[in-house]
Amino acid sequence: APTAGPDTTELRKTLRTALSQGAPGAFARIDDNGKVHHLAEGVADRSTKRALGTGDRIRVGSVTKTFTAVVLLQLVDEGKIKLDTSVNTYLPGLLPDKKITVRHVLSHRSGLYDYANTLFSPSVAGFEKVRNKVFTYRQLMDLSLAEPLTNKPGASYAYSNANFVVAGMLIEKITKKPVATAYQDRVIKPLKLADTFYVHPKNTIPGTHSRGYMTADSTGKKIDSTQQTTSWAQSAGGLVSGAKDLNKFMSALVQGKLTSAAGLKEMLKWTPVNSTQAYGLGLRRRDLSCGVSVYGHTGTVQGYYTWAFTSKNGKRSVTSFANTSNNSTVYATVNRTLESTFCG
Ligand SMILES: CC1(C)S[C@@H]2[C@H](NC(=O)CCCC[C@H](NC(=O)C[NH3+])C(=O)[O-])C(=O)N2[C@H]1C(=O)[O-]
Repeated sequence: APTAGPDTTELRKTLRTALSQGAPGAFARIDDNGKVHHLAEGVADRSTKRALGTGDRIRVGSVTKTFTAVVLLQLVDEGKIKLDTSVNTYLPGLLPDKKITVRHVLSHRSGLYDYANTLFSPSVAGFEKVRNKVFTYRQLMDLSLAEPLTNKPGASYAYSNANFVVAGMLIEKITKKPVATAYQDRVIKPLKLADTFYVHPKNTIPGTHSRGYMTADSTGKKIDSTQQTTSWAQSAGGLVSGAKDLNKFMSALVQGKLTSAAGLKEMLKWTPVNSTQAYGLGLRRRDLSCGVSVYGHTGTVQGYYTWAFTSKNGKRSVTSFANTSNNSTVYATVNRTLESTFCG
């Protein structure tokens, strides 16, 4: 059962361990029933040595997928799209199988190949090739559709960025506006998220932000990967945000402030991923050791690891971050911040 409060002593130890394993900086911000805990270790910038703070803006990667899913569920609420209708009804001829529905796409059950697997092997050379590139959605879909479907539509969970590129295409087709406008008008402005921006196709982060340092595959050398368009991700991972905003967003989501109750119910219909994880619509569920389940999303952009999760009632939220990537040891360590936050 959940405990009195977050174990901030253990949390700080975990962040320090991440530094010893190669992260230049790591932080966690917990919003717990109105009380805020700020924990930050290390630097935001390896050359200036500026200390990392929980107020630093960051590239949040696939946490963007939850914002994209919220916009689509709002369009479902407005009767403009149906979850169990074929994607090809709205985007004629886009997908090779008309049996792929909007729900399949939002729950990673479409079978669409994840083009990131092609782009980023090898990791650094792949990143350098695309870091300043601007892709169209069509180009990203061509990369995905160059490979066969990985499973029959709806048959099983297989994570793919391509799904949320399709989601972005659906939003732009239905609203007749760029996704940036949808994020701004439907989420960022209503929640007053001061640190959240969809800057694509710009390759810089506005305001005070952490630099990101991806790790090279073999040498473990750190490469400053801060400057990038993240055009390979866009509606699948292009948002810049901050801990205060992500905690507010995830809490507002589960408290029904962003969609109808019916829409939230759809987001919470789970496809099992493994024994402790499940995926809803643009949303992850993590089942923790103390029997608590938390909802949110993780993000991996070159140089930026993010976790953004909240309790079922949205009263306790945490955003954890490390300014490195391609380092599975750091990833596993910072992943433990969820246990310290929610199991204490
Ligand atoms: C499912 C994930 C983990 S991967 C997916 C998306 N990020 C990407 O697809 C980028 C992957 C390349 C990142 C790069 N890795 C390599 O190049 C490896 N060869 C690195 O670590 O810097 C995101 O964000 N999601 C995470 C998520 O949803 O948590």
